[in-house]
Amino acid sequence: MHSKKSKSITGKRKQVGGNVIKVIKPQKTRRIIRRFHHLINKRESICHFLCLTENLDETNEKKNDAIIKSSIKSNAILSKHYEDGKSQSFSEAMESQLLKLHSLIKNEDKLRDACDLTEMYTLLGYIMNQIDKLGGLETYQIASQNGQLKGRGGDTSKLLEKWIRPLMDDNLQGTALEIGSLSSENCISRCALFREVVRIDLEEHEGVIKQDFMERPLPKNENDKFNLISCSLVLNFVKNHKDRGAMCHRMIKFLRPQGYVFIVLPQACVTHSRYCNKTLLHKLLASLGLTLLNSHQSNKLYYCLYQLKAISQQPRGSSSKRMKINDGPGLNNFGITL
Ligand SMILES: C[S@@+](CC[C@H](N)C(=O)[O-])C[C@H]1O[C@@H](n2cnc3c(N)ncnc32)[C@H](O)[C@@H]1O
Repeated sequence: MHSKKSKSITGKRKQVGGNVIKVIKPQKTRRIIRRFHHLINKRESICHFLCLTENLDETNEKKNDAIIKSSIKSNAILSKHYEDGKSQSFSEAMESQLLKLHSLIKNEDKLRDACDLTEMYTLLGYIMNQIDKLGGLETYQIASQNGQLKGRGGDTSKLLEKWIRPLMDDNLQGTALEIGSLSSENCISRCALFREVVRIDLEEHEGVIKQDFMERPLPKNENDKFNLISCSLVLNFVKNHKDRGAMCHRMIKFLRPQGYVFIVLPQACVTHSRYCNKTLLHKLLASLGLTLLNSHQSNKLYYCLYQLKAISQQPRGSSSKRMKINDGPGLNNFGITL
């Protein structure tokens, strides 16, 4: 559901051969990525509050709209509020409501008792319209690609190469899987440390297979496994803490013994989250058998390299529940549970 207005926010469309490619000005890249995350997170909180049972799909906004509509099809008032929200353009009042969402949802019982769900559906409609105007996942991915362009210091696998080179033997037998790959030109693919690099992403890009990692067939034997899995800026993209845990869990199944996992997160996921910090992250991954070898925090990102050692005998109990470790304004809800 691309509206014509999406062009005014995301820049122009350029004709390249037979294809029309959306172009985003580099200075807008960060703003678009932040805005997309903000909207997706708020939508997730509202859907959770409204107990929407069918999971929304970030790759298909039309489908999401249909899911929400069908959940209220027998309620004319809520449907009207949802449509009203969708018809609203950017508004400071709505934005401030979104910022206060956390405290609104905290009063969950009071709100539910009063049956005042109208506000939530108006906000939900507003978010849907804002995501549409932004250009949805396509714009987000182009913005991410821009952020990676050579010369803008955006390719996180540069640090991966530095860390992994001394650890790899010289016979080039290793294979790597890059989840959430946006380009075949990244350092991981060019560094010649691997015999093969399999690149997958939810969307199709040149040199990248369109595949949901969560649906990738499980390895039948050791040959189908990888020496390295790169998961750079992907976990933060996954909708909720359980699905993130499921992704971590699944990565182990694709890893050869002593294999490596490279994880990059926005720094705020480990410094400004109610449910996650570096210690918790490492503890959780340790319970899957991953030992931290290296980490680095830049202004914006947190990079970690792990190695699969013995599966920990520790009970997973503490990693299976989301626990609040920080509170206060300005914190985000990033978390991972197994
Ligand atoms: C911010 S981009 C990260 C791009 C790049 N890896 C980087 O470091 O800049 C996140 C990407 O993760 C991809 N992604 C999220 N969940 C995925 C999944 N289950 N399987 C494959 N790709 C996934 C999305 O399609 C999106 O392109």
